[in-house]
Formats: sequence, C-alpha cells, structure tokens
Amino acid sequence: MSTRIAFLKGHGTENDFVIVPDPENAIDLSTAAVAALCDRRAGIGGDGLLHIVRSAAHPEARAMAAEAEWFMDYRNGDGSIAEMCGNGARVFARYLLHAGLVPEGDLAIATRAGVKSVHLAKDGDITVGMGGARLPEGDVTVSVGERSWPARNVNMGNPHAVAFVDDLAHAGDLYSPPPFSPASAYPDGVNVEFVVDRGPRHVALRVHERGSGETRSCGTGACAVAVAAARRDGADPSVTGNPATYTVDVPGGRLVITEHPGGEIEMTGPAVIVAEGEIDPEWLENAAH
Ligand SMILES: N[C@@H](CCC[C@H](N)C(=O)O)C(=O)O
Repeated sequence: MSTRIAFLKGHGTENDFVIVPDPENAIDLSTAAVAALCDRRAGIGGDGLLHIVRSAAHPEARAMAAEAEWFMDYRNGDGSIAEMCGNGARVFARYLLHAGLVPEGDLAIATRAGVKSVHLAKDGDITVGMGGARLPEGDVTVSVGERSWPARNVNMGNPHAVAFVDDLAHAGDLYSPPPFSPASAYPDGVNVEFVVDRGPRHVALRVHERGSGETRSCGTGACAVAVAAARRDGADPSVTGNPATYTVDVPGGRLVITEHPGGEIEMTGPAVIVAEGEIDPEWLENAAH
C-alpha cells in the first residue's frame, strides 16, 4: 500500500497555496505533479505550492540549515521554481506554528533568496523581514493593448516590473503575461505590477505573476511597489534617513510595507490555514509523469 501524503490549503491576502509537509524531502514533486496539484479543476487548486522541508534534507538549503531549520521550497502554479514568495513566507510560518513545529516569536526560514526572519504570533498578522530590494538599471516598457507605460525594475529576490497607471482597469484581463520591451529585459520572466494611488503613501495594485497568472495578491510584488513608490515620491529611506511605510491594497486584502534606511524591508499581513486533507498517492504518481 502506498504511503499517505498529507496536504493543507492556506492563503495570505487570497494568494493561495497547496501546502505539502515533507520534512525529509521524500516526495517526488516534479513540475507536472505541482501543476496537477495547483490545477483548480482537476487538482486541489492554488496559485502556488509550499513544499515544507527541513533545510538539512534539501540540497538547495543545506548550507542554511545552521541558521534556519525549515526550507520554503516554493513553486509557482505551473510547477516552475521561484526564488521567493512573500505571501508564501507568512503562510509557511503559519503552518509551522499550526503544526507545533515552532513556537510563537521570532523565526528564521530558509528560502532560495536566502534566510528571512519572521515574527510570528498565534493570532493576527505576521511580519516578514524580506531583506533589501535591488533596483537594476534599464528602461523597460510594459504594454496592454494600445497603452504602454514605463516600468521600474525592482528585484526582491525575484524580478518585478512596476508600472504606475491611471486606472487598474487599464491592465486588461491579465490572462497572459503583459508584453514588455526590450524583450531581453527579463530572460527568466517577470512579475508585473500595475499600480494606482489611493492617498498619501497608500497605493493599490493588480499583478500578473510569472508562472501563476493574475493572482489576488503578491507579497514580493507589494514590496517592489512600495520601493518604486518611495523613489517616485522622494521618500527613498536611504536618502531621507527615515523609514517609508506604504499601505498596499491588493484585490485580496491589504499589506503594510516598511522600508528602513539600512535597506531592510518588512512586510506585514495575514496568513490563514483553511483546510487539511490527504492526497491520493496513485493520483499523484500518475500526475507526476
Ligand atoms: N506570490 C508570491 C510570488 C511568487 C513567485 C512569483 N510568481 C515569481 O515567479 O517570481 C509573493 O507573494 O511574493
């Protein structure tokens, strides 16, 4: 008889994830298996998958094991690998607390973008220390239909193109990735955020995520937007010496982002576990190939 495979379902501001606890890294999660699990009709459904593995048991995380016991092996909904997921980091931490694997308080988690710090309370919002942003030089233009906008490159471990627009409806249906130029700008693809102002240091976004399509929220995207907005508003903390805090509304809720003068960015928002169950191992075996 095949071994039972547990899963959970969770979300952070409606960016939703299939959670697969696998401490010893024993489950074959091929690209096809992840895509099948994230399929909203034939699978469990999710924007992405959080594979929860002990750092010591994963070749990509072993070097971080002394600092962070648990590795977030994040995958996009199409099965592709991404460096970092901000909403995923909060849901990952929420799972560890829910499963009794860590206590409340401060926690370090390993990700492909390095070790991140999390402040975890039993109830309420979770804060993740997202590290600093990189702002690669280069002019990029993002288009939808007849309209096009200049976009700011912001790298939060993963790549983002941030475009300020007059109306979020101008982003269109976002079924497919918005074209950008030059085509060579993002050889590994990009997450594209469309942003409008809602008030002083308060913005709203829609996002097309690489590997997942339009989602209801993107944590790294919200950080990228806050960083781009601070430069646009003359509030760059490395220049002013003051932290810059932005409220970022996403279709699925609200995130609060603070960039500190030293460059560290903190993201605060909710993370919820909504269900637990078991994956049919035979189905997964067939889906994996
Ligand atoms: N939803 C995530 C970002 C997930 C990765 C992204 N799609 C990529 O490929 O870089 C977030 O909350 O940050």
